[in-house]
This record gives sequence, C-alpha cells and structure tokens, in this order.
Amino acid sequence: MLELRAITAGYAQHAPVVRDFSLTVEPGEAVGLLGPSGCGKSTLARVAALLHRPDSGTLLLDGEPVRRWRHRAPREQRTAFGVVLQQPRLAADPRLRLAHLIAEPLHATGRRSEVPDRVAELATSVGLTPDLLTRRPHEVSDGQLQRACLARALVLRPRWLICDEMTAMLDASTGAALVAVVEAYRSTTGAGLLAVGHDRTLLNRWCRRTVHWETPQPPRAPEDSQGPSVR
Ligand SMILES: Nc1ncnc2c1ncn2[C@@H]1O[C@H](COP(=O)(O)OP(=O)(O)OP(=O)(O)O)[C@@H](O)[C@H]1O
Repeated sequence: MLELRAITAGYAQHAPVVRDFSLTVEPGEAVGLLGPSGCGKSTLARVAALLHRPDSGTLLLDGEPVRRWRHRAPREQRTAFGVVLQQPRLAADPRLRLAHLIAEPLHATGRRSEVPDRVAELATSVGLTPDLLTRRPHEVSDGQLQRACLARALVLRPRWLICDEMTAMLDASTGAALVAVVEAYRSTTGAGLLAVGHDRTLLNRWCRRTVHWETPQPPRAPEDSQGPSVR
C-alpha cells in the first residue's frame, strides 16, 4: 500500500503549499486526485513518487516509512515508481533518441541485456513505430513524445504509477490511448495508480475513486483527509 499520512510540503520555509494531507492507494487501485490549478496536486504527487521531501508527515510504502527522497532513496523504492508528467518536453533529454529515452532506466540500473526486448515490447504497446524510435524529441509530436515517456515510466515494471496531468496536452484520442495503456498495465500487474488532473470527467471515468481537493484544504477526516467528496 502507498500511504501518505498528514503530509505538509512546499518550497519555502513556513509557507507550505500542501498541508496535513492524507491519502492511500491500494495495490491495483486507481485513485484520481482532482483539484484547481495551483492547489498543490503536483507537489503532493512528487512527494508520493519520492521526488520531493515533505516538511512533515509520513509516506509509507508497503508499511515501511520512507526516510530518504530523490537520489538518496534506496533503489528498490525509487524503482517502484513510474512517473509521467504533463509536459513531455520538460521530462525528456533532448539528446536521446526515443529508443534510448525509453531504455534510460534500464541503463541506469545495470539491466542493459533487457533493453532490446523491453523497448520493442513497450513501443508496440504505446503505439510507437520503429521509425519514431530512431528520432530525437524535437523530431516528434508532443503526443508521440508522451507515448515514449509513458513507455519509459513502465520499463522497470513499477508497482506504483503516478500520472500527473498525463493527458492534459494531448488530443482526445491520444489521451484515451495512453489511459488504455496504463489500464492494461495496471490490470495485468496489479500496480496502483495515482492520477492527478483537473478533468473531472476523465478522472471519474478512469479511477475507481476520485479525491476532490478543494482549497483551502479541509480539516483531516479519520481516513483520507483530502477533500469534501470522494467518489
Ligand atoms: N519549484 C517550485 N518553487 C516554488 N514554488 C513552486 C514550485 N513548484 C510549484 N510551486 C508553487 O506551489 C503551488 C502548488 O503548485 P503545484 O504545481 O503543486 O499545483 P497544482 O495543483 O499541480 O497546479 P496545476 O494544476 O496548475 O499544475 C503553486 O502556488 C506554485 O506556484
């Protein structure tokens, strides 16, 4: 289970953007996090993915409290997460051809032997042709680049997926295709998903439960303290 307990986080001392926020995601569960722009959803998603150290609160991963964040986190914890962000151009090294971009986590974790099979398999599932795999980010569309970023997020077979506005910059059919890839992965592996967004219809359709985060944040409830309504 991925459990955020009373997380307070931000970027400046004494000015948190997330206050006392609690949320759980069970293995195999898809949880949506919906809220207005600037309320702190991405910050919370970054805490959940071990990319941003909270000021206070506890993140439990399968019952184990996380003590280190970012590159200091143990590899088995870091690699348990696949993260897809809203803007693929900010998330992709512009020098890498898409095949290398997808394989990057395998190279970084010393699993080079898996690269050919895994890249071919994932390229097929996200809908990237061999020609596109040879191109660099500036030679493909945003949607094609986001497909590669999703493949990269899945390449280490993460147990948790954090999708932060993954489809916000995409046309409806590309967005639907990427959601279908995530759902196929989730249903075959039992991975848990936290999908962050502001599209209520999409999140309610995609996720079994959607946390509605209103601002200002309400007081904590005994279970998730995220907002007035959870569907
Ligand atoms: N790196 C940063 N340094 C300082 N402030 C930041 C940083 N990133 C975000 N913020 C601020 O933190 C607050 C929450 O931002 P965050 O990106 O978490 O919100 P969000 O709900 O995901 O917004 P959006 O839906 O627009 O992406 C905002 O006021 C934002 O300006």
